Amino acid sequence: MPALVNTSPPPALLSWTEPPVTSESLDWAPLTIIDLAKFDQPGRKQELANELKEAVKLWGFWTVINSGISQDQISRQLDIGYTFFKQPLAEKKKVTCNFAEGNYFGYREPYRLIGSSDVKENMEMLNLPKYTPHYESYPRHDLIQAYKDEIQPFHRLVWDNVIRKLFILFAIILELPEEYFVERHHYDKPSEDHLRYMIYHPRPAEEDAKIGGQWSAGHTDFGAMTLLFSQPVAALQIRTPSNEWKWVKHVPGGITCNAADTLSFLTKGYIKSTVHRVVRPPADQAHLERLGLFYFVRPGDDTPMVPAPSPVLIREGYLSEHEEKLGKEQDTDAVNGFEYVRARVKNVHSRNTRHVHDGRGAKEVFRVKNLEVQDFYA
Ligand SMILES: O=C(O)CCC(=O)C(=O)O
Ligand SMILES: [Fe+2]
Repeated sequence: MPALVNTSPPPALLSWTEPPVTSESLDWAPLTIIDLAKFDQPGRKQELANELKEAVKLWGFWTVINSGISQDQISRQLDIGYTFFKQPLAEKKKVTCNFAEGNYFGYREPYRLIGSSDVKENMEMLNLPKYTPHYESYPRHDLIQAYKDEIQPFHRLVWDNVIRKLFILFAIILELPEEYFVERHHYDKPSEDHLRYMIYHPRPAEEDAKIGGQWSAGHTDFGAMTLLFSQPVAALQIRTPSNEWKWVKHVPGGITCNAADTLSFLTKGYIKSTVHRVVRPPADQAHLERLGLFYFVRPGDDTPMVPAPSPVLIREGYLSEHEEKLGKEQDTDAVNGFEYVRARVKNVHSRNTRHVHDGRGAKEVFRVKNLEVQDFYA
């Protein structure tokens, strides 16, 4: 008799329908478009690096187009995410983030109150670790297991098609060996990288009014870089170099990217980790669910948080020759990527409430060993 094998098909997916864009004319951020189709054309990497340079120094945000990831592939991921969030809470809670350990992998349930209000968070998320041997034994939800054959290649594709290329462009900008950042964030090495499905649930206007319409207070991201597959519901705002809030505009098929804290550490602030927030969408979209697909890039677990020995950083006064020498040597006191990210996630997420300031007045700093960062969550 043949052995019994589980041949039941994976549960059917719900289908996510993309809502229309807003008809309001909002104050949009003028983000540089980085056309990755140019990356593999002879001689054009330098041109792209030049285009990206001002964006990373001033804005910390830019938009990638022509990533080579198809709309069908993205839609399937959105369907998987949407189906996940529509499951019963008990199912979603089978694998949860362990904030006591600063571990962001798993499901995050919205249960915290915003500031001193009685309004609860309105977003849920699921963070999926990489599909590499290091994370093989990491628990995954049944739905995620059932769609492994699609999620696994997608997870890797985002890294290969977009993240790797951006890291090469950063190295060119900083006149470092092309693989400098790739080696320190490689997909095949352990890191807290995750693919994220995230959904925001609309709130009645009276509730949003109690918290100043802020769905997520101004903050910088903890890791190296964040990729947000552009979606039509306007809500993300970035703080501009002149301290104003501007909206991020939907670019169909595009990916909104932002540099985050650890890339800023490695470049002594040359690459900017920009404050951003999420607010109640404009009137014609405020009733909509907002589904998001992200890739959060973290530094390699073993990557020391020391500045890159970049001639540009020295020339432009970000780094002294003394610091450059220190960075090159084995700095045994340097915190590594894993220690930093875990400590930061633990610090922020073991708080019971979310605060509502707008990110302009962060006075607190968070420290781990030799590093400190402005704490916008305090
Ligand atoms: O939902 C968004 O557009 C941005 C979310 C965000 O900033 C984050 O989760 O760090
Ligand atoms: Fe963020």
